[in-house]
This record gives sequence, C-alpha cells and structure tokens, in this order.
Amino acid sequence: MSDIIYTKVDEAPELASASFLPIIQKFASAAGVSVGTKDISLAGRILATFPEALSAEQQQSDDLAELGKLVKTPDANVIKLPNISASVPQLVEAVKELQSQGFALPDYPEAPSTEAEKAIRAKYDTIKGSAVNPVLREGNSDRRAAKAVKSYAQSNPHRMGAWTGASKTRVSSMTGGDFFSNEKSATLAKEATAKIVLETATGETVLKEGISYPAGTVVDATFMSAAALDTFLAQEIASTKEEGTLFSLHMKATMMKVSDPIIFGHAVKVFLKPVFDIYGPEMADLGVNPNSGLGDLLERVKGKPEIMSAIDACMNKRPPMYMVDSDKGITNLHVPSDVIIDASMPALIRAGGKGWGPDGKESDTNCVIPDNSYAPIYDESIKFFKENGALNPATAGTVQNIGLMAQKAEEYGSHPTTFEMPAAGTVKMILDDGTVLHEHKVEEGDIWRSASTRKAPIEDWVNLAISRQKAEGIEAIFWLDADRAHDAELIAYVTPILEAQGVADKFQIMAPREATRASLETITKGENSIAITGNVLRDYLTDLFPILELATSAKMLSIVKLMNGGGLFETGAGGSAPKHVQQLMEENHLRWDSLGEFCALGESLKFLADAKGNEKARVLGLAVEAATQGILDNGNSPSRKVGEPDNRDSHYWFARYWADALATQSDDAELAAHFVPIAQALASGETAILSELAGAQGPAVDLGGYYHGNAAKTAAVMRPSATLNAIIG
Ligand SMILES: NC(=O)C1=CN([C@@H]2O[C@H](COP(=O)(O)OP(=O)(O)OC[C@H]3O[C@@H](n4cnc5c(N)ncnc54)[C@H](OP(=O)(O)O)[C@@H]3O)[C@@H](O)[C@H]2O)C=CC1
Ligand SMILES: O=C(O)CCC(=O)C(=O)O
Ligand SMILES: [Mg+2]
Repeated sequence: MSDIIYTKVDEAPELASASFLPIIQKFASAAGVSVGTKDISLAGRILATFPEALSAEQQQSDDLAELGKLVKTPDANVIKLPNISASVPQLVEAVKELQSQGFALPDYPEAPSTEAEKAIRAKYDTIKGSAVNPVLREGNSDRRAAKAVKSYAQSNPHRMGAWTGASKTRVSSMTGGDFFSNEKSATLAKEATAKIVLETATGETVLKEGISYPAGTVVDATFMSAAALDTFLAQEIASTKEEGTLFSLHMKATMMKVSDPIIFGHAVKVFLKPVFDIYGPEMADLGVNPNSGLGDLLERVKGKPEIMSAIDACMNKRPPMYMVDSDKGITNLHVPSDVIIDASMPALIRAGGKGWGPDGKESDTNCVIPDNSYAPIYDESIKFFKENGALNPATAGTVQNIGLMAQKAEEYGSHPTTFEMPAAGTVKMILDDGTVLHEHKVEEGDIWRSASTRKAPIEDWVNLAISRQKAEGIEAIFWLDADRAHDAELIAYVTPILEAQGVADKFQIMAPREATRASLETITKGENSIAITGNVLRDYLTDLFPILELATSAKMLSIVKLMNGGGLFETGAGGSAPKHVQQLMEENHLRWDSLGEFCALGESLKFLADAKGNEKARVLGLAVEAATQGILDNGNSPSRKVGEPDNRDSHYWFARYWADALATQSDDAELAAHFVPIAQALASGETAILSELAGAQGPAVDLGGYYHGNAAKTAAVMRPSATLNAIIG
C-alpha cells in the first residue's frame, strides 16, 4: 500500500490530476513517500461492478471497496477529490460510452421485469447517486478556509451581485405534510434490530428487516405527503406566474438518491399536469419516467407531434423556468442532477438573488425547496441580504464548519430505509422486543424514510467541536432546533458533554434560522464563527459561506479525522464542475482551481509526518504551504477565459514555489540539495514552459471519452509543455 492514496475521479478534477499528480509523485519520491491511486470514478465503479461482462484485460478491481476498508484503519491517508454522484441520466450516458468503447456491459434496465433485469438494476443502483462519500467518510468533518486563503479573498474581493429590498426573490417551502413536520425521533437505550412494515387493509408488507443499531443510536422516521407536495407545487407554480419571477426547484437528487428524484418527478408532473392528464398512459408506454427529468421525457416523445404541441401549449401558460443553460434550452427540470441545492442556492444568493431565465437574462426567482427542514437557512440569508445589502468579501469574517457525518449519519444515510408507499396504510418501525418505535399513517405515493445517527460519531463530533473552539477561541454555535424531534435527541447528547468538560459557556445552541442570522451578523462585523452542524447543513453551509466569502468552495480545506485514527483529506467542498470540462474540450482551457488539492496535499503530508514519524514528509508538507502561499501572493490561480493562464499554469507555478521552498529550507540538507537543480531548471525554463502552455490553448481537443477518457490522450492535452515534462519526467 502506498503512503498516500490520491483518488482517481471524474470530470474537471480528474483532468487537473493528469497534470498535477506527476508533479506530486516526483516531489514525494525524493522523500521516499509513495503516492498511489485508487479509482473511484463513475466509469471505474461501473466496470468494477460487472466483471462477468468483461474480458480478463477489461476487468477492474473494486477500489472503492478497498478504500472503504482502508479508511477504517489507522494507516489511511487518502486525498479525496470530488467525484460524480450519478443521476440516472448520467449513469445511462456513462454506460453507453463504455459500451461504445467495447465494454459489453448490460444496458441500464429502466423498467426491470425479469429476475435477470432486476438483478442488473440492483447492481446499477449501488453505483447511483452519492455512493462514494458515505463509504469513505468514517469520520466527522472540519471544513474551513486556510488563513492564507481567507486573507487573500479579503484583499482581492470577488464581484458580488447587488441585493435590494425590492428583490422579489424568495424561498418557498411546505408548511405541513413534509419531512420536517412529520418527524419522530428516539434514542435507543440498548442495541436493537428493527424491521419496517406497512400495514394495509389487505395485510402486512415487510419493507425492510434486520436493521441493526448499536445502543445509543438516534433513530428518526418521517414522511412527505405526496398530495401535500403536489398541492404545494401547484400553488407555487401559480404564484411564481403572478409574481413575474422564475420558477426554480432546488434539491439534492444526487446525495438524497432515493427521496429527492421522486420529489423532482412530482415537480415535472405538476409542471406538465395538463399533458400528463391526457397523455400520461401513452407517455408511460414510451418509457417516460418523470423522475429522470424533462430532458429524457422530451427525447422519448419527440416523434409524437400531438404530445409535443401539448407540452408547448402548457409551457406557454407556465411561469418561465430558471435555466441551467438558456442557450441550449436546458431547464431546471431537465436533469435531476443539474441543479444541486448546496451549490445552486449560494450561487443565486451571491448573484443578488438572480437566476437565468429562458431569455438569457437575469431575473428574480422563486426558490422552491419543498421540505422545510433546512430551507430556513436560505430564506433567512435572503431576508438578511434584502435588509442589509450584499456581504462585503473584503471585510467579512468567516464561518467554519464542524460537521456530523461519520457512519452515514442522518438523512444522507437514509437510502436503504426510504420507500415510496405502494399503498395507503400504517408504516411501523418495530424493534425485536416488539416495541413499536415509530409509526405513521400514510397514503399511496407518500415518501417515507428513516435515518439514524450513531452514538460514537455524535460524541466524536462534539469533541471535535470542543477542540476546534479551543484552538480558535471564537463564537461557536450548534445549529440545532430544540423544537425538532431529531435535533432534540442530539441536544440531549451535546449538553451533558459540554457541561462535563466545563465548556458550556463557550457554545450556543440555536435553530438553523436563528443561527443563520447570528452568523451573518457576526461575519458582517468582520468576526468569525464556527457552525457545528448535522450532515445536511455541513453540506449546505460549506458551499454557502465559502461561495459568499471566497467566490468558490473549491478553495476550502476539508479535513476528515477518521474515527479509527487515519486521515481523509477532501479537496474543497465543491463538485466536479462539468462545465469546466466542456470548456476544455471546446477551447483547451481548464479553469479548475486546484487550491483545494494544494491544501489537502499539505495536510496529508503533515499527517504522514505525525502518524509515521516521517520528518521528510513534514518538510515536504511545510514546503507545500509555502508554495500555496506563493500561488496566492503572486496571483497564479487559473483565469476563466481562454488565452489566459489556466490550471496547468498554476501547477507549473506550484511546482516552482514548492521546489524553491524545498531547496532553501534548512531542516533537511539532503532534500535541499536534491531540489536545488530542480528549482533552477524550473526557473530557467519559465519562458519556454509558459509559452508552451499558452500555445496549446484555443483549439478543441479530444480526450477519447467523457466518463472514461483515454489516459494517453488526456495526458497529452494536460501536459503540453515538453520543457516542463522533461523536468518532471
Ligand atoms: N465531494 C464530492 O464528491 C462532490 C461531488 N459533487 C458532484 O459534482 C458534480 C457537479 O456538481 P455541482 O453541484 O454542479 O457543483 P460544482 O462545484 O461542480 O459546480 C459549481 C460551480 O462551482 C465552481 N467550481 C467548483 N469547483 C471549482 C474549482 N475547483 N475551481 C473553480 N471553480 C470551481 C464552478 O463555477 P464557475 O466556473 O462558474 O466559477 C462550477 O461550475 C455532481 O456530479 C455532484 O454530484 C458535488 C459536490 C461534492
Ligand atoms: O457526495 C455527494 O454527492 C456530494 C457531497 C457534497 O456535496 C459535499 O460533501 O459537500
Ligand atoms: Mg456539498
């Protein structure tokens, strides 16, 4: 096993790795540190899942399973880049691409009927959605901007859209019948095994059994009423029209891979209700599944002029939709994975509450977030900025995050226990001693789910918060709502730990809405705050605050202290930036910023030094910090436009500053001597390297695939400087 594992992923970060990883490996080898890779890309995971369909040479090891084991050991030191959490349309596209490359994979069965098809579908379902992070995240998260990154953002403030009190932008959420209002929660006094059953007029169906929980687990159950959801969506479509704003739906169909695609499908059906009323059965025969989005629907009905004109007529009566790409006519409802709430809401808020309409113009927007559990944070942010104007990144303080995520905590681990109700009845969660832990009366189509949070992760999270607060000495708020069933159970854990450690006076506990306002007031004054949150708010806040403070969450440092002693270093908090790939393919410019990778690399090397007593790794790690500072001080981050320096230029500069720092440090003479000639070669090659990199930009490039690119073609595109390659080798 290598000392450090660097993950092979998808899209923009994977392209960046083609340029950056050879530099890391070259530099690390000088200190005897090996950096290996493990493939967690969507294509890699598909290939690893169907060995029986592939030839011996085509077969691929199950790297995710191996990593899943590694992160439970003290030896883990993993640098994790963002990977695709695939929606069904993305999964289908990736399978088609692999098939076209000669991999005889089975088609994704949209409507499996035979046992064989059901088995294939079950295998594909394991790959769907957020299937990587929950496996690797065997610890809680500490996400923040490194001090150098934050001060750079303050002295080089990014553009912010203006907010005025006249903005018609708002958040709309259900006022009842949602997950928030139906939630029940209990903490198990002893370990238990549970089953989930649905009792109907005709009998009992077991939805799931053999779910085992250790003592102290917080177990929640809740449901969203399909009827209430449809009524709410219809009302919001109508009021958006009246208000003259854009209709937008924000959810997390990737990470909430079972519940949210269903909610998304309801939005598609309600938006096109007149069409579904008449042509529903015919569209079903054509294989239309509203959960896959409008894009898939239009593709399937394009040969049916009658349906197409009914769709046009309906759309003309509807409010304009918030667009993903107005030039290409891609709406919010086209693909469930195009609009992902953690990134989409902050971008809209940063822009002054504006979204892009079908006319290619910016407009105020109704942000529909059906469930009311976490929507208040966006609602309150919008209210705050309407009252106070946009945040000023030059003077704003920062909000750090300590997130409870270990062992599939809370909603993000709820997929195996989420069900769309096949019939009306009563859902019961029954323990092995016969206790009915939770029960709900449901109607057909309601979305019922249970989530759980284990004791050890909760305690680890509270302790992580205590040590972070101690290190920073700043405001620290547990974002927990005493009036919400689940949060009340967590508070019952938090308060005694704080009291036992004598630090209760250093922490506040506030409901998300109040915590949002308090934190915005704090950073507006230029002060800092630590948000200590559950898993969903961890995800939301670590895009929201960075996007407002730093323009992007890519620059975040994301440390996961694994509960069994290892380290997982996630880069940034953002995603895999598909539109960056498109730009690279069209004009050979990659605007991906690797600052997240730089920060993670420094932490990983320092962790290696501490864990293994490897002092050379410490020297490398400290030099990484100097190099990162050099990138910021000298403005070497990538630009957005073709012809300007891009990701590859920033890697050259990073290598240069890294080599300089190593050549001039005095902690390790051997390393210094090794890097003197490398530093000299990088300096004397500057003109040639920069002109070779610049010369590559402009024309379209061929990567040999989107999901499963050709390694040699990608390397040729991402490493166009012969002078640099000769130094790096
Ligand atoms: N940890 C993980 O594995 C994560 C994975 N994802 C996955 O990523 C995919 C895309 O998600 P999406 O929500 O669109 O989010 P992205 O973060 O990929 O995209 C949002 C925008 O953020 C900006 N951005 C993000 N990262 C960088 C970077 N390193 N450098 C510069 N700009 C950056 C870009 O905006 P612009 O260019 O306009 O400035 C980008 O278009 C999905 O498949 C999703 O599931 C998402 C989040 C985390
Ligand atoms: O796993 C995913 O799909 C996304 C993860 C994410 O957005 C985050 O952790 O911030
Ligand atoms: Mg996120």
